[in-house]
Amino acid sequence: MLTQPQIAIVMGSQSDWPTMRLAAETLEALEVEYEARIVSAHRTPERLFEFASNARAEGFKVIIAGAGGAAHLPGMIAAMTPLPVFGVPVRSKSLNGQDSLLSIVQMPGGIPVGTLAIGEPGAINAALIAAAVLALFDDDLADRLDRYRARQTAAVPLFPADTE
Ligand SMILES: Nc1c(C(=O)O)ncn1[C@@H]1O[C@H](COP(=O)(O)O)[C@@H](O)[C@H]1O
Repeated sequence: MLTQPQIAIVMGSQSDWPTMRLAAETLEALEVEYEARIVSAHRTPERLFEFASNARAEGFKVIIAGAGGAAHLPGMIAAMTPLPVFGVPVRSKSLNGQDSLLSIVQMPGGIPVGTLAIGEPGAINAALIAAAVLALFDDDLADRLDRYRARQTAAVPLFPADTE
């Protein structure tokens, strides 16, 4: 039986997918369903309105939004939904993601976006924090998150290897 994913991964452009794919892969590793969509506040404003204003009614619980440059997407989604929104600043060509970070992080008080790190670590952590929200009400997922961390811990060697 197909179930409605509780996490939406949205991004401003196809060009964000190599970064946002890390969020998708992290959710797959945790066996959490997601739906990925391209939505742009600038280029597809009607799609943005449609998505953000219906996200809760569609059954989503958490939204991960990645965008680069003038990254208004996460904040605009947050303006139109009460769901928690986690923003991923995608690395930009001109300013290396500093512009994306500042566009996402500096929200006015009252409309929150939980902002992650620039680029791939941010995409991975957005998935982990979104899964952690769902795990508050899902003990099996909480166990899978524990096992994810245990695997990560076990993979760190005690002694550095010669890389030359
Ligand atoms: N920041 C936004 C928004 C938005 O915030 O709505 N829509 C697209 N973009 C960003 O433009 C960058 C370049 O996009 P292209 O590679 O398509 O030119 C992408 O990182 C995208 O997230």
